[in-house]
Amino acid sequence: MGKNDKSALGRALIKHHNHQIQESKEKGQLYYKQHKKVLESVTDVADIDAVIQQADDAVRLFSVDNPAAVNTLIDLESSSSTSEMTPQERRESQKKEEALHASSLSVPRRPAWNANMSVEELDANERRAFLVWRRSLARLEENDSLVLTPFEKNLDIWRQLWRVVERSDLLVMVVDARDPLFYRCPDLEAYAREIDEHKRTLLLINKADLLPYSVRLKWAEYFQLHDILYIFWSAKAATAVLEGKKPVSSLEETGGNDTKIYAREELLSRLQSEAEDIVQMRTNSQQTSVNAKTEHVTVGFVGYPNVGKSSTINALVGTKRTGVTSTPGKTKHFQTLIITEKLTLCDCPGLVFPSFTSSRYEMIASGVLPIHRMTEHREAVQVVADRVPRHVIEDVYNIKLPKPKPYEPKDRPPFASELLRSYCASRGYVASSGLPDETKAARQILKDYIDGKLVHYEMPPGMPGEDADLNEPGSSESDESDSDVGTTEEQGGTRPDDGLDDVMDDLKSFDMANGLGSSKGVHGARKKVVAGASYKHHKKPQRKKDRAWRVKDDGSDGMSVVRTYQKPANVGPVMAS
Ligand SMILES: Nc1nc2c(ncn2[C@@H]2O[C@H](COP(=O)(O)OP(=O)(O)OP(=O)(O)O)[C@@H](O)[C@H]2O)c(=O)[nH]1
Repeated sequence: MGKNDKSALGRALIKHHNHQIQESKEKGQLYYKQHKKVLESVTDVADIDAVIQQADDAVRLFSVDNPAAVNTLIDLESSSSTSEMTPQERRESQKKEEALHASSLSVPRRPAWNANMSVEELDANERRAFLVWRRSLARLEENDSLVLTPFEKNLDIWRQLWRVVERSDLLVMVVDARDPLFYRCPDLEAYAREIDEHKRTLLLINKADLLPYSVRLKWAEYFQLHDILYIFWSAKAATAVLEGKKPVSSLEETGGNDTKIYAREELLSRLQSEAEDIVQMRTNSQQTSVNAKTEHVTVGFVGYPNVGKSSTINALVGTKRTGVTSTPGKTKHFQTLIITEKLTLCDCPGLVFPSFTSSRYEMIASGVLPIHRMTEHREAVQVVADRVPRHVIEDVYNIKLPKPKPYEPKDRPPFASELLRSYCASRGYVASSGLPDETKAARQILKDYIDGKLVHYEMPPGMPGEDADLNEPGSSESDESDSDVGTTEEQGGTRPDDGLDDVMDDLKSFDMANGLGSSKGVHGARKKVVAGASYKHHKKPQRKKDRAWRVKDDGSDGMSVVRTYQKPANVGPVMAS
């Protein structure tokens, strides 16, 4: 063998070797991509991530001869229409649009499948259907008048839900008793019925220990009126009974069948009998064996993050099987738990359903989005300040909040800035900059709100808070301020004359601070505050979706604060339960 032959063989061997390494690397990466992906909830998608994901999916899913690809891409260009509507007009238009598009607010459906399909085919079908669903919601997001919640965008999490819905006879939607309708997803109930007309959904009103009896009674009336299957439940109380910290009788005293908080055994047997009824109805309709005895039933648990699914499962199983913390989103995969040979429970990871009703800050305050994702803490704390009466905050924290100015409604909720600063002052929270550590304070206040230390609850739609008249003195004037964020201007007309000097002083300093000069008249300046016209001067542009919820206020400290004067409708008063 000549020298040249030797080197040619060497080169060929090296080439072959390199090729093999390259091939195994690619295979490894593919494997890593397909199998080692950590299942993570995605509610916020930075535009660049969405673009990459779209490109990735589009390349994988659509061949050249499938023009559907073009139509399925999500248009990230949101509409930049900046209409100059007043807050009231915005809210009205938002309400109309919400009613108009309510039917578009769906959960993604799993495309039809059968056992003969290959894994790749199944995967491609599901991805394609998911993209179409995302596209329909992206269109809604482009609508300037709508505020869409940051919903779950990870297909793999929805796949977990699909499986739980498919395998369950009875679907239990766990909701937080403090605001059950916020956590309810009617379209999921509809989806369950589409899969099987006999499937039913039961609303498990967890954390019922945070509701007084009278409020449970009102909710019971509401659920019965609307033909909603429900049960009041407290995973916390059930766990305390299991651990011997509370007697079972503590639950028995909680009212009649419609309003009582179920004990563990009662809940298990009710779930089993409801599921057995469903199986029986299905069997009857198939007319296979009319009197066949139901052998085994499965009950699936679904719901938003942090509503207490894991706590419920742990209480029902009797031992700690799933992790419980106040950080939302730690249950990652559904779990199947065999309770008896006749009853199996299935726990789905918590997921955020698409909805119109809430802002990002409400979702943080409601425990659905993790507190650590919070960037604008004042906005989230304002939700707490709007919902928990001033005197309750003062009592719980043993602080004194600044009183409203003479020209402000006497019962206006505290500003987030006031609450944060008073809290920081009382606890000595100081940041390294030497300013009050508002971030630390905000986290603690939100945690207390989520954990129920700052007690609050909503009343059923159309029902007033049970002791609305027991609010702080002067509340009668407040009803006007409840109607809309734009009412600040009207309230100006009823302000006491003796507060005029304060008004003038405040407006002067506001004008000076905003470079408006002293030549502007009072009304000119007030209009700007109400309409938020001077907003752009000193606040970075807000996401279009959030604007409808807020008006600008000069805050007690002369700083720019975006907040609403509006006390949300149906907020119940606070009573220790
Ligand atoms: N007061 C009260 N708190 C509860 C009750 N059930 C759960 N919690 C609290 O609510 C928080 C969330 O409970 P989890 O059981 O982890 O909620 P989850 O729905 O499984 O949450 P994900 O894993 O995010 O889906 C924890 O801090 C619980 O202690 C209850 O009945 N009453």
